Amino acid sequence: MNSELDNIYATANSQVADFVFDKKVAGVFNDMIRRSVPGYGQIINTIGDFAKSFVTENSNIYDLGCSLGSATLSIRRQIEQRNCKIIAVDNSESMIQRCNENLSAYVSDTQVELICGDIRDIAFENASMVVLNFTLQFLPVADRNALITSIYQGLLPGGILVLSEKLRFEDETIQQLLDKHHLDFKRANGYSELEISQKRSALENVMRPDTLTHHTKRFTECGFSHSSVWFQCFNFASMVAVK
Ligand SMILES: C[S@@+](CC[C@H](N)C(=O)[O-])C[C@H]1O[C@@H](n2cnc3c(N)ncnc32)[C@H](O)[C@@H]1O
Ligand SMILES: O=C(O)C(=O)C[C@]1(C(=O)O)C=C[C@@H](O)C=C1
Repeated sequence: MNSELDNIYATANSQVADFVFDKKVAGVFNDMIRRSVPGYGQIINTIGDFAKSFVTENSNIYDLGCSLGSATLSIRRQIEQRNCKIIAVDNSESMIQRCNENLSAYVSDTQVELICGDIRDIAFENASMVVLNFTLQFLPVADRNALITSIYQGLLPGGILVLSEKLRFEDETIQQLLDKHHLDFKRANGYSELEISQKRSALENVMRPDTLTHHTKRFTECGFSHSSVWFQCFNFASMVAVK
């Protein structure tokens, strides 16, 4: 996947603007997310593995907040089930444009419908798999239950939701410990203290992580009777919920 090096926060700004998924971010996003989220590559590959075992023929797969299409590409690489459609949605025009280019670079029998729109407006139907890979944390907290409920209702029996998120911890000692190790991961990937602190300010009002307890409670409240974390590295986790 084509990506420039992320140096968006490398020069000092007197006022750091709120983080947006604009053209500049879309251009460096592959590099940004790999250097910022521990385990991202493994999560993307495993989403493809889950698709292989959970997707059923003649069903829909939703990739919500698809960005450059990494999860969609992983799913498309892995599934052999016939007559499936992937519906990939993002409300950033720049992401959708680049995603379209990335998808066009590979041939596949699985149709992908790319939608530039809000994931809160999607009517889910006939779904065997839904992916929310680091997207729910950007929705207003008040809108999260309605989205997960609507996903649950659109899933077929036995269908799977994969939800990856940055986590927040009630226990301040654990919060600080995992946060420190996440920042060390960013440093080891070449981000400077300035880049780390400016990005942190940019994300402050935009990304609101929930605790694991909150995610688990939400799954139950929205109808899911089976859910678990399948991956965690520091303060980043990926969960599965099965209908
Ligand atoms: C961290 S990125 C997701 C990464 C991507 N899923 C992946 O695996 O590479 C979050 C994405 O969600 C999109 N997004 C945020 N809120 C959205 C909304 N309400 N509707 C649609 N897309 C949204 C952003 O534009 C951004 O591309
Ligand atoms: O928490 C951070 O420091 C991050 O950079 C995380 C995160 C994410 O989880 O989506 C935030 C914004 C970018 O999309 C890439 C990574």
